Amino acid sequence: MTEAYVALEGGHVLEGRGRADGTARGEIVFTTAYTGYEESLTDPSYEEQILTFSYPLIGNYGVREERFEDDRIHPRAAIAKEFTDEIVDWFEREGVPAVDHLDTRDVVTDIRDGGAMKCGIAVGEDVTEEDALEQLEACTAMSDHTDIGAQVSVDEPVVHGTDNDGETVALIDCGAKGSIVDSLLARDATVHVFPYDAAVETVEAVDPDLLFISNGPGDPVNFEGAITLVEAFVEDMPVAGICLGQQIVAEALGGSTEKMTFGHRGVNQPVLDLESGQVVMTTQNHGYTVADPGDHLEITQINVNDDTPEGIDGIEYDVLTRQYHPEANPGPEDTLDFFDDVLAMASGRADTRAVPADD
Ligand SMILES: NC(=O)CC[C@H](N)C(=O)O
Repeated sequence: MTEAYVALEGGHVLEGRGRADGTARGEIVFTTAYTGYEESLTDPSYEEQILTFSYPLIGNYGVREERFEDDRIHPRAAIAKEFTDEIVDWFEREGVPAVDHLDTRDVVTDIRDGGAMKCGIAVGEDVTEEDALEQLEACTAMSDHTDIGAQVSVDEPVVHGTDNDGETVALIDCGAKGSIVDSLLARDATVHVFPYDAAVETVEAVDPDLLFISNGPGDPVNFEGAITLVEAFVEDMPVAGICLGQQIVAEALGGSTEKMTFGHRGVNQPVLDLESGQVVMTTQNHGYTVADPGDHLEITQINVNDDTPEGIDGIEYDVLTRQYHPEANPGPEDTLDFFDDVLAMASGRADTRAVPADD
């Protein structure tokens, strides 16, 4: 066990117990999820962030690769009240600093009051408060990571499910969770995964039935390539998106996005479907939101806690997006039918277009 310091924007420095050594900087966020730590830690959307778990015991049911969303840990560092030795071994193997034995209620309260903020961490035998403050000083704001897509996307196109008989999906990988690909493959789709900045002609070449924009880290305006793809294809092809994907679709179609104070990260975020009146429980991880959907999109689902947009449909285009994670890893599984809906939209079996509320 070693020294550990966590320096927050504004100068508040917390002391904890060092579990995995190293220094790190990034925007500090918290998740209220009480399960799914392997899925969260391997979710590419956490790239360049420091993840605080508000649930006090993390690692308590082991670490199993089949639950991973990607092949590495994405947050720059992790904080909890208590990490088990098994999860600490994983942090050490991957060189990800980890701190426990601090009061995570303090950290969460700071983030809730001050918003997701810059953070510096130093963990090691001889580290000092100054080392953490130096990291804080060098920290880049999330929106200034302008080429973050390059850190999380495939370098070259990859195809999955070539023996499948269903729809052909062009998945634009802005940092896609593995379970999004799995959810499409399980429904017989062939999935062409493209780099986040793929050219229009490259995507066109596979003659897709659906353009699908994935989740991913950071500010949606930094994904210019994906915005261009939506603009290029939306008149001729159905478009779907998850999380960052919803934000990119809004940016492309005349809407706008904004940064939230501390975002939504957890596994029990309630979402209301405005047409059916039904509430579902959802997994979420986002710090930006659609501020204005523009004239071509209709908000069809909202977050019960703060009324922010959770589901958006096209009005004159075939568009279906979700701000939450319908692939539901680790769960709850209330929203898996999103994948059936987008594939039905892709095959022309379903009319998903929204009727504007004031018609
Ligand atoms: N999970 C995601 O796709 C996150 C989307 C975006 N980076 C946000 O923080 O809002």
